[in-house]
Amino acid sequence: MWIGVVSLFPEMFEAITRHGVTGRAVERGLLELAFWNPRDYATDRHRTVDDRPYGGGPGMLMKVDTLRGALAEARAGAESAGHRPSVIYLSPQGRRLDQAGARELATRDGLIVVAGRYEGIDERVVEADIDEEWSIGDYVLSGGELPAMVMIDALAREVPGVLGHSDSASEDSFADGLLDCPHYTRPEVIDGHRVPDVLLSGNHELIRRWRLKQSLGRTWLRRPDMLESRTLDREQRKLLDEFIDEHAA
Ligand SMILES: Cc1cccc(C(=O)NCC2(NC(=O)c3cccc4nocc34)CCCC2)c1
Repeated sequence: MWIGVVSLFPEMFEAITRHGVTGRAVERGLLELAFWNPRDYATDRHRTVDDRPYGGGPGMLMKVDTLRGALAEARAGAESAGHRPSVIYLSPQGRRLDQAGARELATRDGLIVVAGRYEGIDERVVEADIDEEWSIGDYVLSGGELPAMVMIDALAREVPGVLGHSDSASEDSFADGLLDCPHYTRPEVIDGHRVPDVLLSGNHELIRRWRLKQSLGRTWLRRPDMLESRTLDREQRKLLDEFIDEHAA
């Protein structure tokens, strides 16, 4: 998947381009990231990239001409790479990113991702140049680069071939839409606390059911909202009822 990034701090993205699952995806050409820095489109001696807000008040905005210069080149880059990308602005006002959204974004014919700095960008640029605004959550951050990396990481894992067999079980059918089950690895005993016997049994069907029951139970306990928007099949209903009975006991 081709992703163009418009950011004042492209070097921050080494966190995903040089490490782990996403780093390997880039090496293997399954994920292609290209960067355009608005500072490269500054024409003044000081290479100014911020500008004062009309109406006064504290804080600055991203300077329009340098931002649009980078955005125009990113579009040209997408086109010459043969893509017709959606242009995404990461912003607190955006649609909340979740697994379904990541899956949806991974099907697009390329993305251009704009990371804000200062207090954000001119609303006319949002209206004219941005197709969709997305947010990773309700808290104040210093820039849109970390949100952009969160989004890219999440959707990269949805790109066919990126996740190997050893990478993650989270692609399992029941994992999506539920919280994860508890995980255990060596040693068998930590400070007197043992690994649940079922996981040492070698009985894969019992283990599958135990993990599903734990995922359902933990979701019920910690994020009941996630269960509301989901119908459970007979097995899941039975396992959750068992968990609830045991929890009440
Ligand atoms: C709740 C709230 C209200 C008002 C401002 C801010 C705020 O944090 N403003 C600063 C900026 N925040 C983000 O970009 C940003 C922040 C959080 C999640 C995100 N998901 O995508 C981009 C995101 C916007 C321009 C530069 C950084 C946050």
